[in-house]
Amino acid sequence: MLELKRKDISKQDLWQKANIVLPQFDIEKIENATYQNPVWVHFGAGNIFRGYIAAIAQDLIERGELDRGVIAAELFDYEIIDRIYKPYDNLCLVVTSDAKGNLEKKVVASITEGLKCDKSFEADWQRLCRIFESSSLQLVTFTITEKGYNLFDLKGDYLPAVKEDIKNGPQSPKSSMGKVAALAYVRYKSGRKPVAYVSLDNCSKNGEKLQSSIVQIAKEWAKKGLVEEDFVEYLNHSSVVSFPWSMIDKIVPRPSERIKELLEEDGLENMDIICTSKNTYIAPFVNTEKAQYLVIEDSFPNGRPPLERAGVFMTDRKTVEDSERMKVQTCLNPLHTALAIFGCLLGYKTIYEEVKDEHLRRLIEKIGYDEGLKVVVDPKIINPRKYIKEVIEERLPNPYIPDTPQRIATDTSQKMPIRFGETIKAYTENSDLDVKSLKYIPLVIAGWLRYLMCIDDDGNVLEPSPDPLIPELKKYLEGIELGKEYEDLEERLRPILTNEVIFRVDLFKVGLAQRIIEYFKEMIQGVGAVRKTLQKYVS
Ligand SMILES: NC(=O)C1=CN([C@@H]2O[C@H](COP(=O)(O)OP(=O)(O)OC[C@H]3O[C@@H](n4cnc5c(N)ncnc54)[C@H](O)[C@@H]3O)[C@@H](O)[C@H]2O)C=CC1
Ligand SMILES: O=P(O)(O)OC[C@H]1O[C@](O)(CO)[C@@H](O)[C@@H]1O
Repeated sequence: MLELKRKDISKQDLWQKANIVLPQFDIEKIENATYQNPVWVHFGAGNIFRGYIAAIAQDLIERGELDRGVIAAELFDYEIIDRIYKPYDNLCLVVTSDAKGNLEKKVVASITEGLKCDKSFEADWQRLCRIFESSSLQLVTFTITEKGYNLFDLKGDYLPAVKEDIKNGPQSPKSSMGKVAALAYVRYKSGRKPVAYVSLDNCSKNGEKLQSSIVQIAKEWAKKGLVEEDFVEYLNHSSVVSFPWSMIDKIVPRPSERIKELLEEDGLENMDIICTSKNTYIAPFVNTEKAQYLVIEDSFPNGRPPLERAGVFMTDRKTVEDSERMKVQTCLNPLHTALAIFGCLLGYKTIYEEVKDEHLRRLIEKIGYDEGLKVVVDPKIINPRKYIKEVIEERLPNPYIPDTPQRIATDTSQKMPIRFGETIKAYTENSDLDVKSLKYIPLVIAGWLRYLMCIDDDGNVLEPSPDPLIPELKKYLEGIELGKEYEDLEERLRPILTNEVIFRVDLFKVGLAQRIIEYFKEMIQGVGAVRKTLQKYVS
């Protein structure tokens, strides 16, 4: 039997028998060097960090391009460190699968420390302060989810922990952004040292978001005389402190029971998946896909590891933005959302099963290749057509990526403008294109209206995924029943289809509303009408 622990790493023959690749470097040497002269801190010790970012560091170390590892710091869910880092000596087993089910298994040992970032863990906090004082520190990366950067609640008031932090100053921060600002202040006080804070979270303009949160807290502290005005200057001085933008793309779902069983069959012990009290699903292993894209704005005032040698695109801000738009507006996320809506209506429970459905597959091909590619923003560093092909043929059908239409259907009302609205708008703005030639994007919008009826294609109740606009939108569809004719559909649907916040454009004004309403009429003919409509238009 094998344990994912340093003591077992020497049992090379057993790992080899299990087809698991071991780190090709002296772990202790890297650990000591990192302790003395840290280069890289990462906030957010969750799955994508272990499965992607730490694997990049390991790749660089193995290529001889980096001689130090990454220090993981957890701002929010300390159980991750206690239950997944410490017991496994900070090691992680990364299982990468392709669509054919081939698995690559690798022990990642580039994480040299796992620290709990909170003053209540005094030793860890002091260690982080020393790290932030180090001249060698070059980059601080983040995968803390979009909400990790928030300072405000929905009413626009400071969140309670942020309010406390603003009152108390950098001495005892409690909020995530308060802690990061306090550590930035430690670095400032140690001699205005340069560094790059790099958000790797999945949101547009992520660098701007991180910068504005840290600077906002710094400004509040400066107003109260709790820090020097010059600290705010320092944070805004891009040749000293930078906040590069990034685009990150790799599907890293929650750990899968199926992978756990396979690892146990290989002789691995203690591979249990846990759900922490803060709801992080995590395990000693991470399961992920092969495809990966990381595009980072190349702005690193204190230097950086040669990330490009590990396949990261280091580029300018415009290219980062264009890559993000290519992915989110045209080539991945619209296809994902189309599968989410029809998957929920047709009773699917996984995305990969949906891609085997001939009609759904044709639908996403039409949306991607026929309608999307005509207006795609070409980032030049990634070929959009090849990217769509990989999404449709390799990534979405991967049975080891147990993603669900219900998860992707979350917040569809918020995703509509970016994922479909931008394309519709681009058609209206291009004199060579006729917006009325769009057929498949309107079909998805009609499908979404049908989804908002909260009845699936078998006529059963459909529980919609969480979405802030569902309560309001549902009301417009109330009273519509399957199998009945309605004269006033146009008037009922008008408030939704004219809403430019949802679609970026008024769908009546651009001339697409009639087609959407016609599709919708066909989809409410009775049980099975969604399938019939889909079949009719994609065949
Ligand atoms: N998993 C994926 O497929 C991808 C994830 N990402 C980005 O990475 C983020 C994290 O994903 P995973 O690591 O897979 O999720 P995860 O659930 O494994 O880990 C989430 C991490 O965020 C931290 N976190 C949560 N709320 C926080 C808060 N309020 N303040 C500070 N930290 C907080 C957690 O403690 C944990 O370290 C995503 O939200 C997304 O922005 C980007 C591309 C793909
Ligand atoms: O529709 P969502 O919730 O943004 O999820 C998108 C999925 O695609 C990705 O953007 C792929 O990179 C992942 O973040 C996630 O698995």
